[in-house]
Amino acid sequence: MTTLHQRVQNHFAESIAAKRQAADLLSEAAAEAALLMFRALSEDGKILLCGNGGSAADAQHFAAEMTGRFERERMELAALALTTDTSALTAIGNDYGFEQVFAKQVRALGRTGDVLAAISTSGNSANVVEAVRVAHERDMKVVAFTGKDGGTIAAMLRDSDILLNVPHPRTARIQEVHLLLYHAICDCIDTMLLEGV
Ligand SMILES: O=C(CO)[C@@H](O)[C@H](O)[C@H](O)[C@H](O)COP(=O)(O)O
Ligand SMILES: [Zn+2]
Repeated sequence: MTTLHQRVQNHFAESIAAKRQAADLLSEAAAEAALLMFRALSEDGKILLCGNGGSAADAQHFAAEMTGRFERERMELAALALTTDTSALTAIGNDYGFEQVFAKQVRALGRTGDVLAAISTSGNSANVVEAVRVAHERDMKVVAFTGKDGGTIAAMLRDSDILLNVPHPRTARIQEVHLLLYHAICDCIDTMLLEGV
């Protein structure tokens, strides 16, 4: 029987392997995502983020690093997680259904030139799929953080959007790679802001 210690070590080994694979597969797309977000922020746009469960936490984590800071002091950056307003989430969920909780906020707050960061490890959460649909309706670009085969979200992206798909079967591993990706994106945005690279 695998001991608990071995189980923990297996988690580390699997996570390291998933990150190694992602470094080859996704570094270029992550740099492009940083550039796309930097350009939007430079032109007075904002980043809206959405996701469920662990990905809701990721949406909030990334937004906090934009409005507060990542590692270096710099100006505040406009980002908002659509997962935090319990009045909006309960009213929209109750009145229109849970699929609409992000989409209606995107329709209300999203403008052309803004970016939607859509986070879903399956790529199939209906409320995130709807948010992407409305972002397109609003002429917003989308950076999709997905996993497995990318699901419905990967299939609906436009050429001007960016897909960061982690082709791993396990949700936890996908989330861990998403975290690394958006920290790298934060660093790239800071570098462009502070060093003009
Ligand atoms: O964090 C975890 C599992 O690690 C869960 O809370 C997970 O985020 C939830 O089951 C989500 O509802 C999954 O949605 P999605 O990533 O497929 O869009
Ligand atoms: Zn989790």
